[in-house]
This record gives sequence, structure tokens and C-alpha cells, in this order.
Amino acid sequence: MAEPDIAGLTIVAHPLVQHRLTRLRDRTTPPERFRAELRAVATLVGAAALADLPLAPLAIETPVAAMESPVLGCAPPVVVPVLRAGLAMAEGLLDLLPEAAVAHLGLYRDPQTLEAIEYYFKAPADIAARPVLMVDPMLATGNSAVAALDRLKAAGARDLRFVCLLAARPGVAAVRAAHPDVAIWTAGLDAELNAHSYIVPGLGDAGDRAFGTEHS
Ligand SMILES: O=P(O)(O)OC[C@H]1O[C@H](OP(=O)(O)OP(=O)(O)O)[C@H](O)[C@@H]1O
Ligand SMILES: O=c1cc[nH]c(=O)[nH]1
Ligand SMILES: [Mg+2]
Repeated sequence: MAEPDIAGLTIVAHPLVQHRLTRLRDRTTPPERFRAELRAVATLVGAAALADLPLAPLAIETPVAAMESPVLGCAPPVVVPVLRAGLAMAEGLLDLLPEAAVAHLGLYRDPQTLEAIEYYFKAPADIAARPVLMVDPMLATGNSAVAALDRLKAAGARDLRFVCLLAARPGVAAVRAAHPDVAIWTAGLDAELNAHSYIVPGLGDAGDRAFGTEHS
């Protein structure tokens, strides 16, 4: 289904991404499969989010001849999983970019107030000089993503991108309003949130589904 353009939001329509998103939405997908799908879809969506990284020529020799061949022309990126659910996505990004650094950001959404509560942060000292890719599967109210981006900017991050799996319109609007410089990539966009601010139809609680802590 075609979605209208929203400034700063890219929905990755690749058939493999959409196929995997359906598996992730399916309530019968067990945690081990959920983590594997999340890792794979993060690789595909992450590659789209990094498509504008600069290249620089490197002089090498193939077994046949000398040549100049392109390599990344920037410092290795920093991948930032927003815990917990971002962890499986970070594995997918590290498949693409083994030389990336990882900054861990622990946040949970208070179920009553929906406020993002930070409990851990550790980032490389040179984060200001590196492209930063924040990963979190769910963008619902946007409170967590806005708080996470606030934290990363306070630590010096400048070149920031956000890769998620499933975004809801209110969350996209909140992130774009607070951080208009941060582009968002997603596999899917759902229209609304329910009374508990879960994405509808969504996929449930991504952290619980990934790590088998789902309660009935
Ligand atoms: O846009 P929001 O309304 O802030 O909701 C999205 C947040 O909720 C989930 O995390 P959660 O708080 O469930 O933590 P968890 O990953 O530890 O389960 C998700 O991974 C996001 O971080
Ligand atoms: O639908 C939602 C909303 C927030 N967090 C999730 O994991 N799922
Ligand atoms: Mg959760």
C-alpha cells in the first residue's frame, strides 16, 4: 500500500522488509524467531539509512592489477541500541558495519505516565565526529525517541539518524517537531495508538516479545 510522504520519514518498501515485518507482527512468532527477524530487517532498513555515507578512494592491488577502489570516507559510525528492544536490531547493524562502535542507551517507558526513564548510558568519547545510527524497533508516542535523541545530542552527537521497525504517526510527528534534523527510516507506519499507547495494529511489546518476558 502506498503511503503519503512525510518529511524526514522513509518507509522501506523492499519486499523482503515487508515480508519480515509481517512475521514480526504475527503473534505466533516465538522470541528466537522474533529476534532473528528483527536482526535481518534492521540490516535491510539500516542499509537504506546509510546509503548517503561518503566514499573515498583507496589504493589497493587485486591479484591482477593495481587500482583505486572506494571505502567509507568517514569515521566508523556509532550504533546506538535503545534498550532493551534495540539490542536485536544493533546486531543487524553490526553485521553491516563490524567496525562500528556501540553506545548503549537504557530507557523504559513508564506505563502510567508514558515518560521515558533513563537507566544507563555509555557512548564513545568521539561521538561528535562520527555518524550516529540510533535503533529502536518501536516509535509510538515518541517520548522515548525524543529523550534518546536529547541524550545523544547532549553527549555531542551531530550526524544522527533513527532506524526503527514500526512507527506510529503521533511518534513521527513528535520526533520531527523536537528533532527536525534527524531523519527516520522504518519498515512500516501505523496510524494510531490504543488507550495504553501501544501501536495499532502494531506487534505488541517488542522488548517482551524479543526476550520472552511477555505477560498474559
Ligand atoms: O514511543 P514511546 O511511546 O516512547 O514507546 C516506544 C518505546 O517503548 C519500547 O520500549 P519499552 O519502554 O517497552 O522498553 P523495553 O525495550 O525495555 O521493553 C520501545 O522499544 C521504545 O523504546
Ligand atoms: O506498541 C508499542 C508501543 C511501545 N512499545 C512497544 O514495544 N510497542
Ligand atoms: Mg517493552
